[in-house]
Amino acid sequence: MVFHNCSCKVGPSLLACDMSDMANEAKRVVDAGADYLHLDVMDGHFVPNITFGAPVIKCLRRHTKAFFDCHMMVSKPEQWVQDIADAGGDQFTFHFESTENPEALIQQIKDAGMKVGVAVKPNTDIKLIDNIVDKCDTVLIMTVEPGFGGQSFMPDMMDKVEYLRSSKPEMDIGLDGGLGPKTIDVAAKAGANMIVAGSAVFNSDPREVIQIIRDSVEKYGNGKGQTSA
Ligand SMILES: O=C(CO)[C@@H](O)[C@H](O)COP(=O)(O)O
Repeated sequence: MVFHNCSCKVGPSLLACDMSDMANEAKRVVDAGADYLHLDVMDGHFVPNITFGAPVIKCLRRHTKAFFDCHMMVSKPEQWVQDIADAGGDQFTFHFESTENPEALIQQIKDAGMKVGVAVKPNTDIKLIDNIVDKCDTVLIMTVEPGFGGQSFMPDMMDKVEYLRSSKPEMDIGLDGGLGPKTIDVAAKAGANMIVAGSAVFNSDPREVIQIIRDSVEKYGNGKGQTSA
């Protein structure tokens, strides 16, 4: 177990909320202690599902000041950078697999005034992002195949977290997919500190679940929850 210097950040994924009432659902989880909101943008091409894009994010922005991490599961991320920035996105998390020129995309995102996240699918070797990771604010390691909520957590992905964490004690390392009270300890011990959770938060008591996640990351991840003997 390697301790890191990052605070725990819990980002409920609105994919699991009642999307007909997204503004109130966002408020519900922010009031319950969420640190940010994870917005899953899917285009039906990069992943076999369609959700929403900049127009919906723009409407949601009128109802909350929460940090928006826009997880872009789209084939042409370059096409949407300015629209997401204009809609109120704070972070643009692109998939490494979705672009031929990650360096140019990272610069485009920064020029648009957003933070940069890079996401990797389960079958992507984490070493492939070695030469861009320092240009990004966060890495998002997928612990399910992107496209749908409610799937089972893939513990094998913890090798990727440990690999990154061993050289990056200050970096926000996120996990996405199947996270909740049953899986958070494994994730926290590996060194993840940004936790995306959809079903676990929205299908239960959000405050309680967010607190369980935070306690685990603080106990196993940054040592803040450790009591001295
Ligand atoms: O990006 C995705 C799915 O592609 C995730 O954000 C899921 O929405 C997480 O949902 P749960 O696994 O927590 O239900």
